[in-house]
Amino acid sequence: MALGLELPEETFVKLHEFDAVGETHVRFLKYHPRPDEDEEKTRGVWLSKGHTDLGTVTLLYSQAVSALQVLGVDGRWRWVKHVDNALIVNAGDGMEFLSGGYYRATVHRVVQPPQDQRNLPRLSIVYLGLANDDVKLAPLVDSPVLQRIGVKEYGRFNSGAEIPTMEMWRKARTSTYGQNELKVSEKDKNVEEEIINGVLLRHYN
Ligand SMILES: O=C(O)CCC(=O)C(=O)O
Ligand SMILES: [Fe+2]
Repeated sequence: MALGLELPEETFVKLHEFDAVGETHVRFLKYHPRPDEDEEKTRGVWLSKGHTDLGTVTLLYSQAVSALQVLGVDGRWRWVKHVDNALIVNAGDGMEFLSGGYYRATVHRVVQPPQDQRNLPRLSIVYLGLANDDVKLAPLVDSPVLQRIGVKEYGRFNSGAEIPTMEMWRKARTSTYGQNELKVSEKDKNVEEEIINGVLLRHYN
């Protein structure tokens, strides 16, 4: 990803040090088949509405039971196809900020599997990579690629606003989870919005 920005290969490695304070973690999730009435209540959504992960890079072990979907730029949800022993790599908010939006955070959700897999439990192992807590999530404007496309130092944040560190961003997102009042987007009624640290965050239905 660093090379894609024409930056030294180790650029992101240095922002994710083994000994630094940070909250990179692994999540194990086991989803059990649910009765139809529960599926109706949640309209088939298993884990969160469409969301972005708050860190930089997420690695998911490809699962034979389909449930993960990714939102395309065309507004369509697509199943992530299973490939044996493959890893799915998703960019998160941190990566979107550090790259000034060049790498967009993947909007994804977990839904009830297709008909022929509905009776199966699903196991999910997810590595959620976050930058070191003290990394400021300003775009890496040394990147010739970002310079060519004219990314500004404040990137997605309002100019003059305090740019959050990885620690500030993860705390802001986790502490507001389910607390903030969400407003239906004026542009798309399937999207609800909230503002965190001056950044518009979207929740996709
Ligand atoms: O279970 C999955 O495939 C994805 C889980 C996920 O999106 C998350 O833990 O943030
Ligand atoms: Fe996720």
